Order: sequence, then C-alpha cells, then structure tokens
Amino acid sequence: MAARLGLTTVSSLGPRKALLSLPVRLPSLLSIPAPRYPSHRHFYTSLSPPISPLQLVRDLSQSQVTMSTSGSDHSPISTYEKELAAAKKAACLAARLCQSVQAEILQSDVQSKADKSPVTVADYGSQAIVSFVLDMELSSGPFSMVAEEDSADLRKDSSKEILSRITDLVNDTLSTDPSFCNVILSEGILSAIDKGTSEGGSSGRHWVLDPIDGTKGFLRGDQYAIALALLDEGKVVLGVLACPNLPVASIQHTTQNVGESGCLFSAIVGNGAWMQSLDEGSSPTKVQVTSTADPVDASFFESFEAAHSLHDLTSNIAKKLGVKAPPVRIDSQAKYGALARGDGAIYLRFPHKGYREKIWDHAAGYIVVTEAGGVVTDAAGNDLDFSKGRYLDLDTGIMATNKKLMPSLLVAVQESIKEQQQSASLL
Ligand SMILES: Nc1ncnc2c1ncn2[C@@H]1O[C@H](COP(=O)(O)O)[C@@H](O)[C@H]1OP(=O)(O)O
Ligand SMILES: [Mg+2]
Repeated sequence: MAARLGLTTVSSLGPRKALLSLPVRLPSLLSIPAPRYPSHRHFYTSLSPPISPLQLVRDLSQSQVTMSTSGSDHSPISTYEKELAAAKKAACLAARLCQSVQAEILQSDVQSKADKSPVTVADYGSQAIVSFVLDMELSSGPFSMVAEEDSADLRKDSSKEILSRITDLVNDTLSTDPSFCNVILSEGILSAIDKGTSEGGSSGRHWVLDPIDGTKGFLRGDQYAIALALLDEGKVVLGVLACPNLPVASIQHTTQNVGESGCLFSAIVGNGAWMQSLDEGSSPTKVQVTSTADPVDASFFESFEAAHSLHDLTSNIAKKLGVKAPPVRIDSQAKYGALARGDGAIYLRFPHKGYREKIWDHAAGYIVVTEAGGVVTDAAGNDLDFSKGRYLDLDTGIMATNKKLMPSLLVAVQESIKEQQQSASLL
C-alpha cells in the first residue's frame, strides 16, 4: 500500500493530481510517562463484570480537579502541559490506527450515517482511542468531549461484525504502547465513543474531536487529519493536528518528490505553534505563517471537494486580491497545518448555502494557525466563537491568513460575496 500526497494544483489545463507512492510508516508515540491506572479503568477491560455504559461517565459534580475560571488568569503553559502531552499521545495512537486502516481499506468498511456521510471503522476506532487515552492519561479530572461520532449505528445488530473489527483494531493499536496492557471489550469501545456526546459551551473544559477530518480524502487515500482541541471557558486553549499523509517538508512548490510524510502540529495558547514528524523521537520545531504582504507572492489553500467549498467564489476572491498562483486543493484541517508553517499564505473555505460549520472541524486548526501568528475569521472578519455548542455560529465562510494580508483579503472577500449575491438575484 502506498500513501499519496493527495493535493491538486489547478492550472489553465485543469486539475492535476499528484499521486505519489510513499512507504507507509506507522508513527511511534512520543516519549511520555506511563499513566497511573485509575480505579475506573477496570470498566473497560475484560476483567470487569458487565456494566451499563452510563457507569463509564464520570459524575462531573464530584470531581476534585481544580478548574480554571478564566483562560487568562494563570500561566497557560503550565496549566495545559499535561493535557497537551495526553492529546499528542491520543492523536498519535489514533493516527496509527487510521494509517493501518487506510492501508487496507475496502469499500465494505464504509457505513452510512443518517446524513449519508461516509463513516469508517477508522472513524469510530479513532474516536474510541482518543476518548480512552485522554480519560486514562487525565484520570483525576472531569471529562467532557464534543466529538463527531456516536455509537447509535454501531449498537445495531447489523453492526456486530464491524464493531468486532473496531474492537480488534483499537486493542491492536493500544497494544503497541507498553502503558496499555488490558483488553477493551466491545461495550467499553461503545462507551468510549459515546463520551463524545457533550454539547460543549461557554463554561468549563471540553475536548473537541474530529476523529477523521476529511473522510472523503481518507477514503480516497489522500489527506486527512485527527483534530483534537481543548476549550476552556469557551476559548480554544490547546490543539493537536495529526496529519499522517502530509509531507514533512513544505508543499509550497511541490506536487511530487515529497519525501517522508506524517506531521503532528500542536499549540498551547500563548506558547506558539509547533510541528514534528510522527516518527519516534522527533522533536517539535516552532512554525510561523508566511510573512508575505504582497498577494502576488501568495498562494491559497481550499477544499479538494467542490461540494465543500465554492471554488468559483474563491477563484474570484483570489483574482481580486491579485493572487497569481493556482489554488492548492487538499482535504481536511491539514490545510491549517500547511498554512501555519508557511507553505501557502491564505486558506479560503466557503461552503454551499445552508451548511453549518461544526466546532471540531476548525478548533484545532484555529489555534495552530493563530499561535503561528495567523488570523482566522469568518467572512465578515469576526473571530470564530467556539463557545456556542457543537456548531460555529458564523457569517458565510472562513478565511485564514497572516496579519498583513488580512485587511485586503477581507475587502476582496466582501466584494466577491456582494457580486455573487447580485448575480444570484438576477437569476
Ligand atoms: N457539504 C459539506 N460542505 C462543507 N463541508 C463538509 C460538507 N460535508 C462534510 N464536510 C466537512 O468538511 C470538512 C472537510 O473539509 P475539506 O473539504 O476542507 O476537506 C470535513 O470536516 C467534512 O466532514 P468530515 O470530517 O466528516 O469529512
Ligand atoms: Mg471534519
């Protein structure tokens, strides 16, 4: 099996897709101390008697953990370091599971959800792993998670086989880490997935997870990300983006010969944005958005899928701004990672009318880009508000760039949207 770069640049000759054969490497975990084994651990394991999934949900009101009352009245670095280590570990293990599934993916692994979007065993497995690892690593605290999947479909009789496959995959993946030694039963998997049903909001801490962001890219064998963030009092304070197929080297001028792939981006509020390879023993290096102030030198990222973002509108925005380079189309929040390290200068996302953005599709990417010195706003130039629950309540679209380009980008976006509305009203 070969991993593929899965990015497209669009020239006057039309889309050109770079499909490169790269050896698939399974990332090793970062060096993190083994977790303490909390008393509730047995709920997940084969040693425990059958229990209700509700028993797996901690009573938040009984929690002993000290919660910050505001994101600004303490040192953010010391506050969130333990959480960052846990998030990196969770994302790396989830990436390892996803890589092994992507390497052998079959059409029969695809399930339908009510909204008809594709859901794979890797989607559920990734969510179960992140939920389980966070809970284990941060065992003394309350646990709330806003995540994409729930277990409703998996609990159906018709899903027994797929649930068994997920259970095996999760156990196989966790067994590669010496700190996890027990077997998780299917009921434990379902319960771990269902810990992602929190509504989030403006108070307390909430993990925000997209277990596979860019499912379409994942199924195609292209770009995807495991995106995990932490909200504290409604603000994103930490984010981790694991991008197993993103080249470690810049993709700025590259559609081939990309070298090794697998990147882990991370950020804590006030501490900058960092990137490391998913390889064992890699060290993070600080990343920054591009400093270009001239749109002529800028290139822009957008969705690979035309159904996810209006390519006509973004093309008009780029033209108005004076961007000369063709769009670089890649799936998932890997775009935020690539932007954060300066591979391109602008990210434009303008979904079709009626689409509601979810917080897990942007929280991790948002903090990685803002900590890299960038700005992320809606189409009206407003900051993104992650405190409203599972959805982002925003105006029309999302854009990200550096601070120098944002004022002219905002003008180009607003003019283009106005023109689009005028031409629609003439029809
Ligand atoms: N109709 C849609 N319009 C916009 N975004 C969508 C749509 N359907 C799914 N998405 C989500 O858009 C994100 C991918 O964006 P991009 O096109 O930039 O790769 C994913 O989070 C994907 O969900 P999912 O995470 O389930 O794949
Ligand atoms: Mg997503």
